[in-house]
Amino acid sequence: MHAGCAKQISLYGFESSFILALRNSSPRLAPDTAYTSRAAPPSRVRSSAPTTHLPPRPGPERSRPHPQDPGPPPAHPPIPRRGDRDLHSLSCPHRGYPHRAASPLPRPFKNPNLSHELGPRRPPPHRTALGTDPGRAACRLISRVAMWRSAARRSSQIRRLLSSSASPTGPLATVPGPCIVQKRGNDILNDPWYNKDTAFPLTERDRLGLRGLLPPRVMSFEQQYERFINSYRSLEKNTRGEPDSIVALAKWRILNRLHDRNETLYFRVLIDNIKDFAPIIYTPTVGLVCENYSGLFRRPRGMYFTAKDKGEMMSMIYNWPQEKVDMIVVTDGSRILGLGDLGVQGIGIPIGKLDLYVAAAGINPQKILPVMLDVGTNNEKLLEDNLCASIYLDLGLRQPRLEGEEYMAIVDEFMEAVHARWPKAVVQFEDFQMKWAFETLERYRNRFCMFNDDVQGTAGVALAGLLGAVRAQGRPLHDFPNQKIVVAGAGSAGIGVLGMAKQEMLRMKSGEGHNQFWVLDKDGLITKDRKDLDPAVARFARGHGPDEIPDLHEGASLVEVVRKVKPHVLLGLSGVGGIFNEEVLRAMKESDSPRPAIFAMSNPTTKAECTPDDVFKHIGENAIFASGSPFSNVSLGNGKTGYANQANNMYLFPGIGLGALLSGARHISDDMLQAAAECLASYITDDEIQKGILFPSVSSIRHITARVGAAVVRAAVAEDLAEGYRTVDPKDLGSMSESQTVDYVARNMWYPVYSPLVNNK
Ligand SMILES: NC(=O)c1ccc[n+]([C@@H]2O[C@H](COP(=O)([O-])OP(=O)(O)OC[C@H]3O[C@@H](n4cnc5c(N)ncnc54)[C@H](O)[C@@H]3O)[C@@H](O)[C@H]2O)c1
Ligand SMILES: O=C(O)C[C@H](O)C(=O)O
Repeated sequence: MHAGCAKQISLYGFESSFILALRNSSPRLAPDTAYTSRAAPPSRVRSSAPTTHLPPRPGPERSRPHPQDPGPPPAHPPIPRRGDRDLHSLSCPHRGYPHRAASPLPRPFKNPNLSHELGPRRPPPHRTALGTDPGRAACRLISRVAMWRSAARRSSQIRRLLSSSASPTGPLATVPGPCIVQKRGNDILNDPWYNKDTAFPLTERDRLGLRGLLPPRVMSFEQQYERFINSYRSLEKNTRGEPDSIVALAKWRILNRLHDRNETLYFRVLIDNIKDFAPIIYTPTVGLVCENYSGLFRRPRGMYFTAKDKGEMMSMIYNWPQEKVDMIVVTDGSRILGLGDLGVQGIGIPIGKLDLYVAAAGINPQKILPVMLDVGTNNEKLLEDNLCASIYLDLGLRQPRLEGEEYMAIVDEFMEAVHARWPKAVVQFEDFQMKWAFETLERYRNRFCMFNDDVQGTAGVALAGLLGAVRAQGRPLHDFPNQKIVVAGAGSAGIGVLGMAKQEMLRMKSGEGHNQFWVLDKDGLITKDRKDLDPAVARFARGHGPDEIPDLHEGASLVEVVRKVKPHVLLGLSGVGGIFNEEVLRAMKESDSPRPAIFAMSNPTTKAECTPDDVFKHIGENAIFASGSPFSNVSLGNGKTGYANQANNMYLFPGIGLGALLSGARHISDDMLQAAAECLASYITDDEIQKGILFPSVSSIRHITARVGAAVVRAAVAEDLAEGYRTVDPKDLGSMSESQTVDYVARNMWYPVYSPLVNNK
């Protein structure tokens, strides 16, 4: 039995013994009626719809604005009416795209005090060419810096407003509209989209044939919410002292069970507790879930297209039960986090990313589709899995990965099939090994509305962090092109970051500039002496000119490079845990900056290049730290804190996808991505930057995403790539001010509340 199998057994051993002991705290097993607490519900929970109200009449009456609605800005989409094409979701405003009153970001964006606008983005002809007129480029740089400052000021104003007067979970000002359901009885209880468990009011139980199928007591949404949180907290208590992986998987299970049973409650607890739950449904726990996916598998989620489905995908895509899909995350499982090729088990990544799309971007969960392209695996352990088949079966194709044209034919067919059925769906490529990440991006980026999160999302997040580091180091932003940056990792993520950072430097320097990067891969420093260099990497290889640091030879080690370069920033996207060791960090202490910045961006936690404790211990309290997976802040004594920022693409991909969707972008351009990165960077105030805070708290991810989404919409409009969304045409989008665009994006974000179910069967 190989080591992988042994690990599986110990984890499932826990399933059968320890988890069983916890079952009493599981919502599934605790009888609904056993809940007796009448404690006040958490204030952050909105009250659910009053069940005694009649559902509003469909038709023209429903399109009347709510009395408290100050009225839409020009070009807001009309409130949907029955008979509209996408009837199902439109007839459930809160389940589909909500009324203004259910908006997660109500009114503050209309505050008259916020008169200062970011101003329009520069028109495209002046943006792109590197060799533009220097005078114009200098003006652009000055206006860009001014824009940064004003954007940062404006962000903090908006954030203050959001936190003081406009909690996204503030009280509902209206009764949710009805949701048309074509099912009755048990079929409703077994459908997590409609199921409300014990919260079905008596009138609804009568209407839907549920009478007698549920225990008699009707619970409120708040009681269900509180009961779930109590179960979760008792699980935390009961697992104290257990190994981290066991606890993490137990937490994932309890959330996953809720997800399987009641999506409304699941997404509400996720949104309200995103800081606690993101590390469970996303990195780092999702890595563990993928490694153990076959053993954890209970019911399918998403679609699987395999090498054996060639020629069938165009019809298979119609097996997906939902009529409309807006957002797809697809992987081929070939590079799952820093864990390598996990084959079909990588499906956990699209599922986790799409959960974040719902929680952060308010994408309707009925309109998401996680996809696994199973073209085989080169992971020997998975291929040999039959050795311990009696305990654990890999669920994927048992064959080596397709290569070359055979591989590309599968991806091509998938993309054609998806867009034949849902031409406006946005497709996010995730965790493809480097060669396919770049090749698919180049192949599809001008044909479909798609992006590669590892290359482009990561680049944007890193750029926002790198710009934050310049500010934290007390230098003007236009000094960015002089930053010396050492990057460990020349894969899809590392090269993506280098590309975007170089683009930004060139923009600031009007197309001129030195190579400010020293890039290493598993064989050390990459120079022009390296044989068979990938062209994407060759752009960053060091040469032999007078600008070069003497004695830095091909293949030089990380510590050697750091000692000689004395970089301002050390950035890791290597997928190798711990390579920023004590020696390397001590060398960083000699950096040319008094505030050296360390970005240990590899995931999951075990693959982080170093920890914040290492950084503050070996470099000192002036260091700046960011990591891909979450770490706790470090107490530095004297009441000081060393901030552990999380530099993860989750800050950007939801806004990129949402902005692309709501603008109806034909494709996703570099300018749209740049706008997203700049928006994120401007979110942080100078005060925060001085403390070493480079990224906002994950708790504000919905606010951030609304702003990033709006920035993407505006960039798409500026580049004439926007085709509009539903009844909002490109002209309407173009006429919106910045705050109106944020408002438009926010009002189109789905928010989970129970709506009255109406059966028309
Ligand atoms: N924080 C984020 O948002 C984020 C986003 C994307 C990827 N990542 C993480 O980045 C890591 C890399 O992802 P990728 O897609 O680029 O993978 P990849 O496999 O394409 O690239 C890994 C690169 O690291 C190099 N490398 C290996 N060992 C090294 C060493 N000892 N020193 C220096 N370089 C070394 C490899 O040669 C390769 O160039 C993964 O752990 C992934 O989880 C993080
Ligand atoms: O999944 C993440 O947490 C970020 C990134 O996409 C990665 O591959 O590590």
